[in-house]
This record gives sequence, structure tokens and C-alpha cells, in this order.
Amino acid sequence: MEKLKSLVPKALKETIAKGSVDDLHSTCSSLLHFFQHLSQFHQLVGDLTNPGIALCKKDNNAAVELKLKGNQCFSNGDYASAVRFYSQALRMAPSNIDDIDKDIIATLYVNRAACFHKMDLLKECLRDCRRALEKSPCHSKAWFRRGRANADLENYGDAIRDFQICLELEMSSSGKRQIECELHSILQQCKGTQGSAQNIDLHSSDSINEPVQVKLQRVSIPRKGQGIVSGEDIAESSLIHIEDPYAAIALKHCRETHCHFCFNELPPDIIPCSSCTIPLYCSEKCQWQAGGVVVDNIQMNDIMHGRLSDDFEHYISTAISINSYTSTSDHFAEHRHECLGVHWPAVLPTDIVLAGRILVKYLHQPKCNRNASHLMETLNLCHNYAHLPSESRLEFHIYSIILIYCLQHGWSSRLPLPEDSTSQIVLILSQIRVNSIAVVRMKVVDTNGHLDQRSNFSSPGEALTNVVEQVRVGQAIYLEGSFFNHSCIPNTHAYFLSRSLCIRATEFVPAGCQVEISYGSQVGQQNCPDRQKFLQDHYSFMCQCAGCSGLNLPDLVISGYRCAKSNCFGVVLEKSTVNYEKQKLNSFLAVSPNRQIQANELSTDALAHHVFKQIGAINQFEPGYCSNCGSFIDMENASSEVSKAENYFGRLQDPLSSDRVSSNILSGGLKHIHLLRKHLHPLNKRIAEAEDTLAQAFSSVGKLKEALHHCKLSIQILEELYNSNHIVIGNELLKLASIQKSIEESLAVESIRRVTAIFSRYYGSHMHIVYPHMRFM
Ligand SMILES: C[S@@+](CC[C@H](N)C(=O)[O-])C[C@H]1O[C@@H](n2cnc3c(N)ncnc32)[C@H](O)[C@@H]1O
Repeated sequence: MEKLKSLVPKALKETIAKGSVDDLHSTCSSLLHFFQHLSQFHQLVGDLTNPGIALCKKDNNAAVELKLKGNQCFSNGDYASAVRFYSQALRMAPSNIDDIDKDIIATLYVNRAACFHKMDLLKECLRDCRRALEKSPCHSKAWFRRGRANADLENYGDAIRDFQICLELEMSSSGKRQIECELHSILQQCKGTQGSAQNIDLHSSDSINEPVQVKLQRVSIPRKGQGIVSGEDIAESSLIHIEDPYAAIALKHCRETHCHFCFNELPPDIIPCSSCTIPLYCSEKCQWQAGGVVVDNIQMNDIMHGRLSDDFEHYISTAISINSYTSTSDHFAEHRHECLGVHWPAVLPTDIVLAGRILVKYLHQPKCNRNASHLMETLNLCHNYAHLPSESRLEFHIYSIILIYCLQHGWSSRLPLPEDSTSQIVLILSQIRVNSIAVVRMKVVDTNGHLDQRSNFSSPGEALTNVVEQVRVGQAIYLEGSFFNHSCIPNTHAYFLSRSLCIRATEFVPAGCQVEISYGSQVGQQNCPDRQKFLQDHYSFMCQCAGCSGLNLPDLVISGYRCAKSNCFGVVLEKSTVNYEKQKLNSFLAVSPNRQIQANELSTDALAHHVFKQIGAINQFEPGYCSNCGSFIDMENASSEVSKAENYFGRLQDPLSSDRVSSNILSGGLKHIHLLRKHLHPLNKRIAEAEDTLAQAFSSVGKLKEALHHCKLSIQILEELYNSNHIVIGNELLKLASIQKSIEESLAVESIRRVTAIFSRYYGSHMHIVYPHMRFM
């Protein structure tokens, strides 16, 4: 990419940099014309689309080698490593309908099922047996393993039938004797009990069907374009919006950990794409929906050749769910056009591959107009091309041309000519920049840095200050969801159930009021200039929300220093913050010049009165002077000591993640937190973060009382920066409750009650899906 960029003539770069949206057709054509005569461009596209050198190529020999390594680990009793090798082998194994290949895949699934059985992962074991049988329905070892797993699960009815089928298929007399033995033992076990014919829930639905019953309206909003307002009063915690994405993609860093379709964490029994080695899925349903599957058209008659009774045939077809997925006309498999044995989808940036998915989905629609000129209308989303930096404009031009050439590999007959479509792709990329939403998941990380989603972290004695982290796992375009504007003090909360975007009101929203989400920056989290910068860098707009145009206490104290007088609560600000706040105040007063601003307008909290004796006097603020008593502090000295302390806490992350926290480290932590408190305003967010780190450090060495103390100090600050029912407080209280439970402190009950109340407000009936570990509290 950098090479191609450097080859573009300066004059053309300038034309692209200066051009408007109306010039796009011409700037794209000029660049296209230039690339068409450039050997380096053809070389690059050739490499991206050559199946011979593709990084994602299936390789039978590699699969066989990995299988042997898996077998070796299995014989050594190292079942977890064996699972890893078998999974890698499944990823490499070609799955065309060649009988030999089908056999290796079936064997790999049976072997992995045996590991799961040894590891007591019985549901995973059953799923792998089914996968083996789907490939090879007469695989007697798969029926045998299935019978054993069903017996262990006390599904005796199924276990008996599994062994009976196995008996029919087994040729050797010794094998038959072993099966008869198993059958006999199960019949003994289930004597007197009803043999259950329980079917396995293949794709247990993880969504609760909570209806959306709120009327929303799309209206034009001054300085924000279109936006959403409530058509009626909305009660707190109401689900106001739920939507599946138009297109979505997993982020590169999550390729090995999260399902490429639903974005949930991958289970141990992952299944790969059947045509290439990149995507991994959590279930057949996701694999099929994404298009990463080659469907075998197996019919029952082809399998058993009439060897079994109708009853058995029926049992087999339910057990192995033959042909359970059939395509419907509205089903669009988003990975299929990428899955043609070439590696451009794995190599190009995520935004670009997402643009490809949007274009192909559009072209897949029966009534689409092939010249793609209606694509913009179809998506009906705003874009920010006019505000893009010149570097991004050039990159969008180059990537659009690369993408259209890559897509032509395998899709040429359906695609419009590059001359017609590159300018459209530039616009899609600009729409993605403004409208795409990061799909996130909550993750629990214990103090040792291990991801521990399933752990019962509240067991007494297990000293864990679990950190609930929000991780970005995907990127998606939601056609309706894109019309929600941003606010730094939002009245809703957005979260995800699989790929679906859910938006819930976190407060009462009166009819006619704007309904806004946060794009990632909020009051309490960052100060106003940092929020504005974030929104400018990521979405190219200047935030006009109520949190940015009004004054608020968190914006002033979040990065402030403390007054030299020990009993004064005033704030001392740096030059940049003072200038910024003065500017904001001036524009605020320009709108309503005669208004007397009260200190409590800055925050609902009474503390505001102590910070500002006379709020109107903010205009006389000078950097380095206290807002309350006017005392001067030596900012240079304060800032250098604060940096020293912050470096210390930064360095503490290493021993924390490797579980090497010593008593020296802890006493150093106490010394440096003292430095922070000496110089920073008591409500500065950096103190809260340092207190949190200290709590983790004490917890990691089992000093839970100290951990509890520092955790509380961190929460005290956050409660002033956010309102006390904010989700951030919920996450912190979860840690507090975890420590309180570990030391069996009775106040844990109250913390859990508060966490539950906050999470219900933000997630309603979906709370236990988003926070599965809440069940353990
Ligand atoms: C995802 S779109 C939201 C819908 C958009 N207003 C429209 O007309 O389609 C994001 C764009 O809306 C505008 N926007 C959203 N929130 C805003 C805010 N708080 N202040 C100013 N503009 C905002 C910006 O132009 C931003 O790039």
C-alpha cells in the first residue's frame, strides 16, 4: 500500500486531496487509468488473488501431520494439546466431497470427541460425534463415542440406540462383543428409569425475545443532520431498538478467539470454514449463515442402503440433522464471495473487506441496479468525505480500486465495471467511517491476566478483583441504528446480543426528546477537549451535544490539580484546559447572556459549591491559580511528580499480569498514590485509576482488606464523576462485591443489590446474557 501510494504522481495526489464528492468520478477514473498501466499494481493484485500462493489454502498433508501430533498428545494424556492439534488439522483439511477427505475430517472429529470425553466436556463431545457422522454416517467409532457420552449424560434411550446402530455397523466379532458389553451395562444402569430420548440443543438460542414497544421518529436536528427523537414518553430501562446488521465483520485480533459470524467467544469445539483456513465458527448455524460451508447433499437412503428399520433411520436423521439448512432467497452468505481460495479478505484492512461485503450484498439483491450508482440511496447513510484528511482520501481511492479488482476474482460477471464502481466504493468507505459501530463483548479478566469467563470468581478464598473489560470484537453497519446521534451524556445504552444491536433507555425520556447513544466518549471518562478530539479523529465531527456545550464539574476536575491549601477543595487547571473552558463559557453566555450560572449547574453534586466560590468568575481563571481561593501552585513541579507516580503505576501492570507482586512493589504503590493525592485534585480520574490498580495488586497477594479499601477509594471518586447509577459504577461495584464475598463481608449483599439494579437499568432482561458471571453472585 505504502509503495503504491508513493508511486501516485504528485499532481494526481493534489487533485484527489482538493476534490469534492462531485469530483469523485473523475478522480477515481484518473487513478484507475494510472494503475491500469502500472506493473506494481498488477503485481499486488495478482498476489492478493493468486490461489497458488494463498495463505489461507487448505492442505491435506499439513492436516495429516497435525492429526498425528494430536494422536501423540492423546496417547500421552495431554488432551488439551490434542484438541488444539485436531482443531488445527480440521482447519487445514480440505472438505470437498472426495471420500478420502471426508474420512480424515470424520476421524478428526471423532478423535477430538474422544478428548472432550476424557476432559468431561460431554456436550462438546456429542457435537463432534454428530459432525463426524454428518461426514461419514457409518463411522462406527463415532456412534460408539456418542453412545458413551449419552450414557454419561444419562440420556439412556439415545445411548442404547447409538450402541444398537454401532452394533449393526461393526464387522469384527471382538468389536461386537465390546458393544454388547456396553449395551448390557447401560440397560442395567437405566433399569427402572425412563430412557430419555432427549435431543441435543444444537443451536441453543441465547436471545430473550423482549419486544420493542416504543415509537421512535427520525427528524432533522440542527447542526447534527438527521437524528432520532422519542414519539412518546419512554420509561427507564425500556428496550427501544433492536436490529441485525446490514453487514458485519470480525476484527483481525479476534480471529482466533471469537466466532466470525455471531462474534461470541469460541467454544472448545470450534468449526472452521470448509473452503479456507481463516474463519472459525462456534456452531454449524453460524458457519452456514456466514457461507463458510460446503453442504453435502446426503440422503438417508444413500447412507444405510436399507440396512436399518424406519425407526432407526428416523433416529439417525434427527441425530445428525441431515440437510438442516436450506437456502432461502433472502439469505445472504457474507463470507462466500471471499472464500475462493485467495487471501485478499485476510490481508486487506477490515474496513475495506466490510465495504466489499456491503457491495456484494447489494449486488446480491434481485432488483439491484448493476451500475451501483443507486447504492448510496439504498444505504441511505450520511458520509464525511468532505471532512476527510487528504491522506485518507487517497487511501480510500487506492483501496477502492484494489478491492474491485480483488472482487472480480470469482465475481466478475456480477460486478459493475471498475470505472462505474470505484467512486461508489470510496463513498461506502466514507459511510463506514462515520456509521460503523464497534461490536463489543464484556470479558472477565482475573488479576493474573487470564480470561476467565466461566469461573466462579466469588468463591471464598479466591482473591480476585476481576476486571470486567469491554473488548471490541467486530465492526458492523446497522441501517437504522446509524441514525442515532452521539451525546457525551447519553440517555440510552447500546450493547450487543450476538450481532444484534440493542439500545435501551437508561433514564426516563419524555416524548419529543432526542434519543442519543455514546460513540465511545462520555463525560466522566475524558475531559471535553479529549472527547472532542476522539470524535473528530474517529467520526470527523465537532460534538454539539449538551455535555460539550454546557459546563460540568467532571470536565473541570477530571484532569485538575489541587489547591496548595490542604482544606480548600478548589481546582487548579493547566493553560490548555483554562483556555478551553473560557471559550466554552463565552459561547455559553453568548447564547443566554443574562443568565446567572449557579455552581450546582455544573453537577448535581453539592461538591460543586466547594470547587467554585463564584462560578461566573471562571472568566478570570488563570492557569496555576485555585478556582476557589486564588492560591498559586508550582504546576511544573506538580506535573513532574505526577508523571513520576504515573510511570510507577504504568510499570506495575507487568508484575500484575505475571503475578509477581512483591511487598516492595506494594509499598512503592502506597508511596506513589500519596504523591498523586498530594498534587492532583481529589476528583482527578487518574487517582481513581491508580487506586484501582493498587486494589488489584493487594488482591493478587491475598491482602483483601487492603484491596477492599483501595477499591472503595476508587469508587468514591468515580461516583462524583459519573452519576451513582452509571454502568461504570456497576462494573466497579462488581469488583468490590467480589472482594467482599471473598472475605465474607456482609456488605457484599448490598453491593450485589446495587450492581443488579444498575445492570438491570442498562441491560433489562438481557443482563444475564451480557454478564453470564452475574449468575455466580
Ligand atoms: C452515525 S451518523 C448519525 C446520523 C446523522 N446525523 C445523519 O444525518 O445521518 C453520525 C454523524 O451525525 C452527526 N452527529 C452525530 N452526533 C453528533 C453530535 N453530538 N454533534 C454534532 N454532530 C453529530 C455527525 O455528522 C456524525 O458524523
